[in-house]
Amino acid sequence: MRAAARPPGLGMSLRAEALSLSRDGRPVLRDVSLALEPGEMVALLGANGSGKTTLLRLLLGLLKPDAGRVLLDGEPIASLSRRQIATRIAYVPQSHQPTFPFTVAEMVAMGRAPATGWDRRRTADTITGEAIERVGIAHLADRLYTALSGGERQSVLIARALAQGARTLVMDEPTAALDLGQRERLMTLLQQLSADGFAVLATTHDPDQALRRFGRAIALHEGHVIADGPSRTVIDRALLSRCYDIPDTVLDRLGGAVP
Ligand SMILES: Nc1ncnc2c1ncn2[C@@H]1O[C@H](COP(=O)(O)OP(=O)(O)OP(=O)(O)O)[C@@H](O)[C@H]1O
Repeated sequence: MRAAARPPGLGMSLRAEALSLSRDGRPVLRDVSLALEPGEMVALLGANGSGKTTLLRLLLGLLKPDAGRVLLDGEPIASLSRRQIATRIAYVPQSHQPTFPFTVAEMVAMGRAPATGWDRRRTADTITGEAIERVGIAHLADRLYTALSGGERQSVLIARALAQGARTLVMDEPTAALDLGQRERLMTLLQQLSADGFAVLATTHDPDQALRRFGRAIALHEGHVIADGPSRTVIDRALLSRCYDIPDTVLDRLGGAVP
């Protein structure tokens, strides 16, 4: 899905060119190329161990490839500082438990650190407030992050990413720990952000969700991209069978939206 009209310069494009990486002498990713444009919402599918998290870490500049490169708006990510990267791409991990009991407003304000340095008073600044409003968590602002549910925490992490100023969100299994209602609300929020020109790349183990909610899907199999295109075109039984090594007879019994 692409934004119809976007002010110039707001979106960031992220491009991976022929990435390969071995770990402990074993190839984990092989010749992986992809491009993520503003306004796109992309699901990254693949079996356990197929290399999804490793790919996200390469895209964020947290790991260095053995071969290939990552470009952020045309600039090699290897030439950018962590602070420069953080104002363009935000990583939204699966909901996590922080060590210290910060309030929700403080957690979101931490997103301002790459731009302004860490300062608790940022809880009152406009950008932090806008991020909290955008994600619809104003009612949680004074609550302790540690006392929230998994879904509420996920929303706080997204607000923190928005406060960071990042227009590209990279998410690792964002709905894995969420109940059906929270999952659907999170997906609606991501679709709204993508319609506003944000780029979203999220791993998921749910092909039905990828089909219903993501405009595009990329499938990894043993560290290699085996499909990349509109979800409705690329997600089918043949892909699932190959990705997850499921025989046709078992797929028949699973049902779901996949054709
Ligand atoms: N720090 C590491 N050192 C060595 N090998 C690693 C390391 N991290 C991951 N691997 C290996 O790289 C491969 C890909 O792992 P990765 O975590 O990227 O898979 P994934 O697709 O995200 O899996 P999952 O769906 O289970 O989260 C696996 O074989 C894993 O054992």
